Amino acid sequence: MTENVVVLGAGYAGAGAVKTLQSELDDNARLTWIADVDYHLVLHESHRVIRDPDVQEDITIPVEEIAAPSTRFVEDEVTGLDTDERVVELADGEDVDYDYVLVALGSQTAYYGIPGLEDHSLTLKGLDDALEIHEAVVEASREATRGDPAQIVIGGAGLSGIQTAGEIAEFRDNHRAPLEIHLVEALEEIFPGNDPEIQQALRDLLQDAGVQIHTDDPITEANDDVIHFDEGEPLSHDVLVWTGGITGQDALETADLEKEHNRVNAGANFQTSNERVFAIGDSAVVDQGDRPAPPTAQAAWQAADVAAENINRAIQNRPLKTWEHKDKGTVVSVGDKAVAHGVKPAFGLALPVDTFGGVPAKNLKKAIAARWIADVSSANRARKAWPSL
Ligand SMILES: Cc1cc2nc3c(=O)[nH]c(=O)nc-3n(C[C@H](O)[C@H](O)[C@H](O)COP(=O)(O)OP(=O)(O)OC[C@H]3O[C@@H](n4cnc5c(N)ncnc54)[C@H](O)[C@@H]3O)c2cc1C
Repeated sequence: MTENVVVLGAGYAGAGAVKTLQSELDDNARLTWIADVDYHLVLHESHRVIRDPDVQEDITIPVEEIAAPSTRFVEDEVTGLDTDERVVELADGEDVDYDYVLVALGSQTAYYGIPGLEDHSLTLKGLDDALEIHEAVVEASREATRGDPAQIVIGGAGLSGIQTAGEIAEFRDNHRAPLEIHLVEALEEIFPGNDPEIQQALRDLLQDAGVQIHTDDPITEANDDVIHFDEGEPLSHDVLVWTGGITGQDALETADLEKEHNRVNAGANFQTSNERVFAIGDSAVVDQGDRPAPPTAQAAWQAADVAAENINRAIQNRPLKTWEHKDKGTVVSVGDKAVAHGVKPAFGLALPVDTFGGVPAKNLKKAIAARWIADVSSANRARKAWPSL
């Protein structure tokens, strides 16, 4: 009997799993890959496009470079998952049957019910978003003057917000654009939940780049030209970018699975409350004991291999593997600079310093992205992309 294996999403989780499934599955299985775009986006470098749209060439990898000839690729939007009938529902095409499905649809932006925020802000969850922010920043710079600079406000100082602020600062310097950049965070520190050393190092880099940081005051309302805070003075904006949170995809709303805010609960073997549905990456809350795996590219990339192997094991009625997320450290860019923290190179070797910046951090950031591009596509493509990373 032929088993239909379907992978949803072409991010780190989906593309990584497709690569592994193509080598793991035997002739009795048929692989279908569904995504709403026909490329893999190196999302964790998408902020570079805000400074320079040409970078998009280097961080989008056509699915043909990833999918084997035997893999059927369907470009369509997933609108639902019917676990009783075992079908994936699509916006345009015919429903796709599955025996096993891997949910790897990533996340969408959370607005936490803050009045006006969704209507008056741009966000960064894909290539089109990055291009839209670029256009908005260019337009705002055109209309501004040195005496009356355009106000660019970024809400949320996590990975996306910090790196977005850094790129806009770099754009301002390269084009001598009259821009004032503000990074706004509800919690006490930027890069919340991370080590104080990297928080401070990032704060220093952002301040050196002329980004004004506002912390410890949540946004309570957004209008088309101003945001209001719980305590502080309102802040006017010409461009508002919101990167302050993620939630699960609407497409999973009606799926009969255990979920938290549309992110699917999965065990450490990636199986969900339905044994034929596996979930990884940002669209899953993967059990790792005390707290779930973080919603990062690093975690999605690590998980993809094991999830693919477990689907193959499920088909063969073999016991599933348990995955343990390994934190290999963090590298965050602020324009052309970067800070690394807690980096654990191969073979368990410890570095003499926990937090470092300069050329080593900058090159490490490039090397991580290049390594992923080489893994998912080819060393040639990674080499070509290197200057953009
Ligand atoms: C600007 C930015 C910087 C970041 N920096 C870092 C970093 O430095 N380090 C790090 O580890 N992480 C970083 N992250 C987080 C990281 O990018 C995510 O955690 C990672 O992309 C999650 O991978 P994923 O495969 O689960 O989801 P995604 O990469 O988001 O992929 C989801 C896929 O599903 C597709 N899709 C979505 N909805 C549908 C639908 N309804 N139908 C069909 N297809 C659909 C999408 O097109 C996409 O192909 C950053 C994120 C951003 C936005």
